[in-house]
Amino acid sequence: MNRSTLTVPPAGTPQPEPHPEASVGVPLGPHYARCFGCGPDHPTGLHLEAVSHDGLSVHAEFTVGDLHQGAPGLAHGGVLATAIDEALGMVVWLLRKPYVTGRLETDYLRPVPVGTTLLITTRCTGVVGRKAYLEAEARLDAPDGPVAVRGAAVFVEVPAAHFERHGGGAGGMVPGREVNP
Ligand SMILES: CCCCCCCC/C=C\CCCCCCCC(=O)SCCNC(=O)CCNC(=O)[C@H](O)C(C)(C)COP(=O)(O)OP(=O)(O)OC[C@H]1O[C@@H](n2cnc3c(N)ncnc32)[C@H](O)[C@@H]1OP(=O)(O)O
Repeated sequence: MNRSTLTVPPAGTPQPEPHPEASVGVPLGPHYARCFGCGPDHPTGLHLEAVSHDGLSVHAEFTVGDLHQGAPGLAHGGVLATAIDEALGMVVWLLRKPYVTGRLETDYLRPVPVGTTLLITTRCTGVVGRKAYLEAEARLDAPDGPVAVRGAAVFVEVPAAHFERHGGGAGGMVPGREVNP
């Protein structure tokens, strides 16, 4: 992957530690029922489902459908970036602090046909101050299938008030916007 230095933890960054209350071995569920990436109530969303086995990485699945096309029969690159972004967001969700994507890098290695199930693995490679460094790869149809997309990101920790200030409400304060109800 063509990595910028911005998404690589500085030399000497210690291995991150999982949060003691991270959800492990069970479906992570959506962080918000109407989220475009993971929300079951979103009519055209990606409906990503995921599990973590160690509290620092996530295995997510996303099946590419008709609504996700760019070129005929092929997934749109922006949709694939969204799926990666969401699966990265699930990793920082395990850290049990609010984060947002600051920077997201994607390399597209293979076309992804409609009907493909992408197996997306994301992991946290380090936490420095408010920044969490993350990596992703998406494979075609099987855990050992060919890699179609790689990603890397910096997520930035924000106060919970970020979502209320900029989104108009969270945590059930605005009807239809409950977070983890
Ligand atoms: C009542 C309960 C409420 C709970 C609510 C929880 C609900 C939500 C739950 C879970 C959400 C998960 C959702 C998953 C969905 C997938 C994730 C998304 O798509 S998120 C949407 C897209 N992203 C944005 O909308 C960010 C927009 N940008 C911003 O808001 C700001 O720019 C922000 C917060 C990223 C940074 O702004 P600053 O002013 O707070 O902080 P500064 O000082 O600029 O940066 C802090 C550090 O981060 C680095 N940084 C910032 N941006 C960077 C970048 N683009 N690349 C690399 N580093 C960056 C800076 O260099 C700085 O580093 P140094 O501490 O100095 O070492």
